[in-house]
Amino acid sequence: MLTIDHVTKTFFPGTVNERVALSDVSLHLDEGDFVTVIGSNGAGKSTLLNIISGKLPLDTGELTIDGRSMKRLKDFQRARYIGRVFQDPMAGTAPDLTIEQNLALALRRGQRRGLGPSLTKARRERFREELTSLELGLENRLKARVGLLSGGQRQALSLLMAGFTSPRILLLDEHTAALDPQRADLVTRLTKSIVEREGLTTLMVTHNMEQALRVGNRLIMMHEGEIILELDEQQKNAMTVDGLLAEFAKIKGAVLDDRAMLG
Ligand SMILES: Nc1ncnc2c1ncn2[C@@H]1O[C@H](COP(=O)(O)OP(=O)(O)OP(=O)(O)O)[C@@H](O)[C@H]1O
Repeated sequence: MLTIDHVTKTFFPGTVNERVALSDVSLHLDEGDFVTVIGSNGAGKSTLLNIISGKLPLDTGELTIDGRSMKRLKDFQRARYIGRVFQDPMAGTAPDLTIEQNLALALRRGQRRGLGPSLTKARRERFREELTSLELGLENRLKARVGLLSGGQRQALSLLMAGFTSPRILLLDEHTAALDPQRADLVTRLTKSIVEREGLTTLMVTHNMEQALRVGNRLIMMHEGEIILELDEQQKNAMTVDGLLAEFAKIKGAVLDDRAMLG
């Protein structure tokens, strides 16, 4: 359903600042695949997500979703294909709107035309049910301003909202990195359950190798603009953090500084 075919992206080509962010990257995701993406700093992970979302144009190669080329579609034109949750908990929700207003907006984004749902009784009931599944007590705070919520609560809400729009692809960009370990754990669990419930095809960038092994059915490791390791479900299930570090050392002939990857 998502195919990335020989994609390259270079920043400031031909200058002293030239950075090859993606060097001949190819990747295919089937419907329902959940791929975790790890790699050292500057490996090209965010660039990969930015190319898929249309935030950045690619230089060469092809990118298709459901067989349709995305190359000429701008990010706003791709919006109905893509859901994205960023590292910054403030990025995915509108702080001055209430929880229910944010959720109503997300529902509307998922629709093709028209003004979409107003806050009917049935709608509020659905919001309450969905919020209950987060186990954060937000179902009793529909009229609270989102700006009052904690970072973890806002990320949980962002995830729920991304799921509402039924995107063809969900992009998670280190979405638990800014949270304390307990909240990160909670949001990781929610990610798993929302992705499973909605059957979302997902790419998740993380610096946390343990998390990368715990969720998803496939894993890729990037380094200096290339995918240097791909694990299928079976290989991933059998892999450990030490095993990943050893693989990196084997492939690159170098010992990886754990912290570079663990963030
Ligand atoms: N907008 C930009 N302008 C110039 N160079 C960029 C830009 N975005 C990324 N780069 C460069 O491209 C390379 C890949 O960066 P990218 O942010 O994709 O890596 P990353 O794997 O997400 O890293 P990190 O884990 O540190 O976030 C780096 O060398 C980076 O400096």
